[in-house]
Amino acid sequence: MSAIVIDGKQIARDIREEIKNEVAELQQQGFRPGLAVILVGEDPGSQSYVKGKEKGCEEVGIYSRVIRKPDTISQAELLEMIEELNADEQIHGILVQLPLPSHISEQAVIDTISPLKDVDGFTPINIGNMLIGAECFLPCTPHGIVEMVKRIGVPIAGKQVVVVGRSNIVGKPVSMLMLQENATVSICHSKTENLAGITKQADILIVAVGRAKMIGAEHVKPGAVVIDVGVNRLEGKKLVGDVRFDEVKEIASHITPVPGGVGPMTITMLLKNTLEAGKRAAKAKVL
Ligand SMILES: Nc1nc(=O)c2c([nH]1)NC[C@@H]1CN(c3ccc(C(=O)N[C@@H](CCC(=O)O)C(=O)O)cc3)C=[N+]21
Repeated sequence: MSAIVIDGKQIARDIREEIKNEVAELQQQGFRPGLAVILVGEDPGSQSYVKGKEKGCEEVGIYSRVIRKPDTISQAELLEMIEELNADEQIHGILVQLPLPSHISEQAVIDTISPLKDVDGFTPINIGNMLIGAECFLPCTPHGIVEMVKRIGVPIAGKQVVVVGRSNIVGKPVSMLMLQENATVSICHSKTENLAGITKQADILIVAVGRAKMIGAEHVKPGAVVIDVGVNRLEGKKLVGDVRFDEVKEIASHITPVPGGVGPMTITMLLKNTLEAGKRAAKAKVL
């Protein structure tokens, strides 16, 4: 039997509708949440994601300001821009699109973003708070994955979750969030021995490696839920995931497509964090 294809776009639409209503409410009180997106360079993938973020903001009524800079910008200049946005009352969320050119330290950039405006959830303060389950901005892709799994009604507590990939922006944080949901979590990576042996134990398999089509039917337990976080652009611009969709869909119970799966959820969680940042700022102003 063929798996249920998880409609990330539809789930994202539902959540955006909720966000839109809250933004409208906030606006009636005279506050409008605002997001600044900094895009350095001309990478076509990054340009396309930033467009998606801009469009998302427009959809829900969040003010957005996209700042495009050439890849010759110095680190000092970029840090100064971030400092200005930290102090800008119209801006409640700041996102610097990654990756950055090699002469700029991503860590230095992230460390400059105020944790109160860090809607990516990338600053050490937010990561630390996430780890201990304290209030924080959750990283968008991991949060989107958890929200998606919950909304399709798949239980997480007590289940075996296997994450393939250990990046700071997806693999590591999604593992921690799944642990918080009381899953039993394993993290696999490039040095893992017997990868298929481990992934085959997963009730929920989350693949975030960034290598096109690396996970196939031989890695998946029949009936598993498969979440594909890969965004690999093939020549000819076709976007594919890390999972061989046609093959895995025949044995999984649920599977996310690429595009139309995790991607739209990521942007939606960014909008949710920006709304949250705006609400906090509004509250601080009234108090
Ligand atoms: N500071 C920072 N924050 C990020 O959140 C961030 C980043 N840097 N750098 C790059 C990655 C990648 N990412 C995606 C977001 C949406 C889609 C998305 O909406 N994808 C659509 C398709 C879009 C298309 O076709 O181009 C989909 O899957 O349906 C994909 C990828 C955010 N990232």
